[in-house]
Amino acid sequence: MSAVASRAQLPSLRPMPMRQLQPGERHFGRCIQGRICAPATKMTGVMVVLASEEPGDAGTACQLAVYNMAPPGAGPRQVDRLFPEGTCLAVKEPYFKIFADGTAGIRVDCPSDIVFLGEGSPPAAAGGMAAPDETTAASGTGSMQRQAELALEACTDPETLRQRGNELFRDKEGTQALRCYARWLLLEPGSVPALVNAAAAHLELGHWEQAYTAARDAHRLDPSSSKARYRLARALLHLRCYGPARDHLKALRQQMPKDKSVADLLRSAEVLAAQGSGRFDMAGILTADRRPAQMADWVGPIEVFASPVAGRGLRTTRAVKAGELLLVEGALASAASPPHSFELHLDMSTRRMNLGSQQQLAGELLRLSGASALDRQRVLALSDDESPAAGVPTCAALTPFQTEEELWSALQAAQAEAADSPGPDMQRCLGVVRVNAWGTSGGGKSQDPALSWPRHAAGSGEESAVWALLCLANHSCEPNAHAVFMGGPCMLRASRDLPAGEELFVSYSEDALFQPLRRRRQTLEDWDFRCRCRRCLVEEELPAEAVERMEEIDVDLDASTHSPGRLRRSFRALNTMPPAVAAHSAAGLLAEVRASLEGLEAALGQAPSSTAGSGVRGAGSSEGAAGSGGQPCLPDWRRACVLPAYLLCIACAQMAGDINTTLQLQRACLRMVEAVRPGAMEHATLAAMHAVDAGACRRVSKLAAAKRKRPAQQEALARAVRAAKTRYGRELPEAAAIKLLDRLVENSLMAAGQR
Ligand SMILES: C[S@@+](CC[C@H](N)C(=O)[O-])C[C@H]1O[C@@H](n2cnc3c(N)ncnc32)[C@H](O)[C@@H]1O
Repeated sequence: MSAVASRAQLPSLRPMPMRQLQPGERHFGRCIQGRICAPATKMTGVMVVLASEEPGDAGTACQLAVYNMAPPGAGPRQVDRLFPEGTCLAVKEPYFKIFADGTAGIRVDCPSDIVFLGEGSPPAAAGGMAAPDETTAASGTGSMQRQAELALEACTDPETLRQRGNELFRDKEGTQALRCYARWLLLEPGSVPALVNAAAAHLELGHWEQAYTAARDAHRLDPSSSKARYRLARALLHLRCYGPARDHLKALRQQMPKDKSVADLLRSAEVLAAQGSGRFDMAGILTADRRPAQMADWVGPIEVFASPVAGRGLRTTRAVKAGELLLVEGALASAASPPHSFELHLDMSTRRMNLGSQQQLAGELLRLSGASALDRQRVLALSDDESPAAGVPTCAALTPFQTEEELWSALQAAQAEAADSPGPDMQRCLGVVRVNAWGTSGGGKSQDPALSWPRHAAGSGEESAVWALLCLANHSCEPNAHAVFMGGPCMLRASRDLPAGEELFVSYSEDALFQPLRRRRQTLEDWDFRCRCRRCLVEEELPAEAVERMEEIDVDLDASTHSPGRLRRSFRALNTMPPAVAAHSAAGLLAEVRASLEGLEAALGQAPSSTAGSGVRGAGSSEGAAGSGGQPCLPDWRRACVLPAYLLCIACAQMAGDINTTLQLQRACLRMVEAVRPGAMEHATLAAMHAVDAGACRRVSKLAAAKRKRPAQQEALARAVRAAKTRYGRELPEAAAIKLLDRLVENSLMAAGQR
């Protein structure tokens, strides 16, 4: 793998001819040298073509895919400056591989593996902390350019430096502009204009901490400088210090009442400051047609603790209600992979990330750790698969800052720590991604069928991300909390009423929850751990016959769309028959699936169902509750693995035109999903569909608007609204919950139609 930086010094490595490169091998003890012979292009990494300079290897060229060197969003000019045509370079211990598109080349993950040869200084590695006087990154290597740089370095006229810096800044050459401002500051320490300009360049480059430091210094030196204050406020917003940013902008607004950019920024700062204290207009956010431009992070009644299940976990600090908001957090890093995803598919909701996006995300974490001391702390607080847990961080370390003093002291501490200890390397970042990353959406779909926002990231592949706090939540196959992804930001809500001190569990795989134990374990293998949740431990003890029956049903159905099992194949065949024949056959298939389910119940030694002959249990069963026969009811979550069979029953009953059975089975399904996964998409969808069917209308809103409601309809509507509030927010007004349910049903039906 090339993910580990070569430790060798270039002179100790023996140059090798390109034609001797072996696919799939890292060539230890060797190096490749060549000259860049074509303009570099930005793909996921930067693609560079290197022509060999070795005698005896002339005419040979090789492509290099270089990751973690160009900042995300780098344009062609920046890429060109990093790898100017004609530059000679060496790659230490090259890793030669076959890329996804079938071509071969050298993959470089660690920028330090590239050594620029000859005149000009090499670009700095992505890991360097970019302080104003250190910003030599991305310098050009062409000799004219180098001469111009040398001239600037020798320049002793602040005015020349100011003008040149401003020109470069206007040309979007932030890094170069910073060199001028840094030199200017050397000549005139404490110059407010130089600090203010440096802050602007840092903001352009996304160096929030450096921008904050420069703007803060400028503001302290000259509190009347509106530019200093404006840039300070912008940096504070990025550093999640919302209240103080708003206060600076308010003061600025008084100073400059007609300035539109101040007014606009103040408006968003006010929203963020309110959100930062837990006041989210969730109804407005979720039912809007557009994703919010930015959302504040907010940490609710939760804390990090040493979990008895695994490493660190999250728990409640007070009793909370189902649907209560616990956390809103923006992704620490996210990546969108190209659509031609290949290799490992595993994910929180449907599948996880492919190898390409794992590497991209790890690269982003590495870059962040280099650019920001605070982010570096957040990356280091996450576990990787080598070292299980890096201590128990306090929520405070990961929480937005309420005051500037808090931010300043956290920043000082983080910078001191960064100076004293090595940051994460690519290997560690890959480990962090493997343990913590979640897919947020896939295949160009919106992240949640009830949210009609377009996807947020560029490209049409899947998206995955890492969160600092959310990723400390452990998994359970009987979760009590759920995450709703809103593009980058994500909200965590309680799925049930919970007492103070209860560990919060989310489910890393929604599919797994409705699978029998063995298959569930296989699904979770993608996450590389053996689940020790209560449900898995209890299911390990089930009678062998029951386990066998569950697995039989699972095999008969086989949830995978690629290889439907016998029962599902029979169902599909119904669609090719004339309607009357299909209805008749559907009734037969329904009887067959029910018989399987009844066999399972019998195997589990439970009382027969209260709903005659359907194999469906009486309402509201929970562990220890009495069933209709006076015997204890089987907990719904223990039967949840047969949910796919119930769904097939529902489809058959619908096709057979048996409305009563359809509703009866839907109710049973809903109970099962409520037991296993309140707050899951299925929960809200089923509740909504049940409501729609009970009202015999196409929309939940129609049922709600109907004047005369029968008790069954009212109950169905109430259930649906409760489910929507559990998933999307107990604080939502009914009208907003119903709007979300309508979208959910519509989009779910559309998705089902496309399958
Ligand atoms: C996203 S992290 C969760 C936070 C983790 N406990 C920590 O201390 O960093 C996922 C890792 O936690 C552990 N884990 C989470 N849920 C678990 C469970 N139900 N049983 C066993 N291990 C679990 C596994 O090691 C998994 O790879």
